[in-house]
Amino acid sequence: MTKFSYSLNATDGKARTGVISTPRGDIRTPAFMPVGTAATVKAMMPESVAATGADILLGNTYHLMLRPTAERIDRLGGLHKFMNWDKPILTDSGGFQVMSLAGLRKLTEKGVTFKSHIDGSSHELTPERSMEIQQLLGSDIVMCFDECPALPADKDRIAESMRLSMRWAQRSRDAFGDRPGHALFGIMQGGLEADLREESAQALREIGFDGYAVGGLAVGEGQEKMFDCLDYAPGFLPEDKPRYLMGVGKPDDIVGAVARGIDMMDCVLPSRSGRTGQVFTRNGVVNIKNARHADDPRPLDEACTCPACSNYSRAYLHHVFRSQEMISGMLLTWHNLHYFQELMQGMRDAISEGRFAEFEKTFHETRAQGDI
Ligand SMILES: CNc1nc2cc3c(=O)[nH]c(N)nc3c(CC[C@H]3O[C@@H](OC)[C@H](OC)[C@@H]3OC)c2[nH]1
Ligand SMILES: [Zn+2]
Repeated sequence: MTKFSYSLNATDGKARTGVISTPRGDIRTPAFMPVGTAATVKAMMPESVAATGADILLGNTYHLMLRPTAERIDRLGGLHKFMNWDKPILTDSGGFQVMSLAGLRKLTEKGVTFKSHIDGSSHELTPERSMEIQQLLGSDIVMCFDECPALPADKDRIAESMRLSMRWAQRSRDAFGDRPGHALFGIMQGGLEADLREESAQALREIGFDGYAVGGLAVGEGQEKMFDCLDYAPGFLPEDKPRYLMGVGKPDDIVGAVARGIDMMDCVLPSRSGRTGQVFTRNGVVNIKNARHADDPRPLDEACTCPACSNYSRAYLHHVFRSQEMISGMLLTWHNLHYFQELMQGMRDAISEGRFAEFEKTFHETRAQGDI
C-alpha cells in the first residue's frame, strides 16, 4: 500500500516543485485544487475536471455534514464512489464555513454549535466530530479543525484565536489516530503577526503533521498584506512537507504565492467566475457579457486548447451567457480550470528548469491591465 509521502524535486529561489504520493494517485506540485464543495465541481463532469489536469479536488465537511450527511455518504461507499472521482480528495474541516455561512453560532473551548443555513437545524462541530466526518467521507487529506478569525482584528484576539486553534490541532491529531495512506494537515494561524505565526508554526511542528497549511489569509487583507505575510510564514514550516495556502486565489496571487514557497492552493474563483462570465486568459480577463464580444468570431484565447477555445467563438459564448444557457457555465468553467492548470504546469516546468524568475516576468508582461 503506497503510504502518503512528499518528495521535493527542485527549487528555484523559494519556489519548489515536487510530488505528493498517495494511494489514490500522485499530486504534482505546485498544485491548484478545484473546489467541489457539495460533491461536485459545479458545471463540470468529474472526467472533465481530470481532463483539465487536476490531480486532486476538494470537498467540504460543513456542506456535506448538512446535506446529504457524512453517514449517508459512508453507507454509499464514501465520497470518491459517490461523486465518481477516484483520484485524491482533500476536505476542509468545516470551521471556516461555519463562521462564514451558518447562523446562530456559539464558540466554546469544546467546539462550535450552529444552525444549518439550509434548514435551521442545530449542529455541533468539534475537532473530534470533524475528524469523524472526514473519515466517513474517505478523505485522503484531512484538515485540522481550526478557527479562522476575520481580519482586521486586534492582536489579542488573533493570539487568543490562534492558541485555541493550536489546542484544537492537538485534539484533531489525537482523534485522527494512525491511518496509513491518509494524511492530516495542520493549519497555521496568527493573522498578519509574525511572532504569532512563528508561535503557531512551532506548536504545529511539535504535534507533527503530514503537511502544513497557511490559514487565516485571503480573508480581506488584500494581496500586498498577504504577500508580506507569505514573505516569512512558509519559512517557519518544515521544508520536507507540503505547504498549502488556503483559499487562494487570482492567477497573480497564485504566481506570487508559489514564488514565496507555497506548494498547494485552492480557490472557487475559476469555477465561480465561469458562472458569472469572467474568463481568465494569459492575456488578461475577458468579461464575456460585454457587448463588444457580440460579433467577435475569435476564440477567448487563440493559444488555448480547451473545448471552449477550440470550438466556439466569443460571439457564441457571449450569446449563451446572455441567454443564461447551461452550456455557458460549462464551457467557461472548463476554460478557467484548464487555464489555471496550464499556469501550474508552466510553473512546475519553469522551477524544474531554473527559470522561474523569467516565467514570473513574462506572466506579468503578457497580461494587459483591465478587460480584453
Ligand atoms: C477564500 N479565502 C479563504 N481563506 C481561508 C482560510 C481558511 C482557514 O484558515 N482554515 C480553514 N479550515 N479553511 C480556510 C478557508 C476555506 C477553504 C475551503 O473553502 C471552500 O471554498 C469555498 C473549500 O471547501 C471545499 C475550501 O476547502 C479547503 C479559507 N478560504
Ligand atoms: Zn480555453
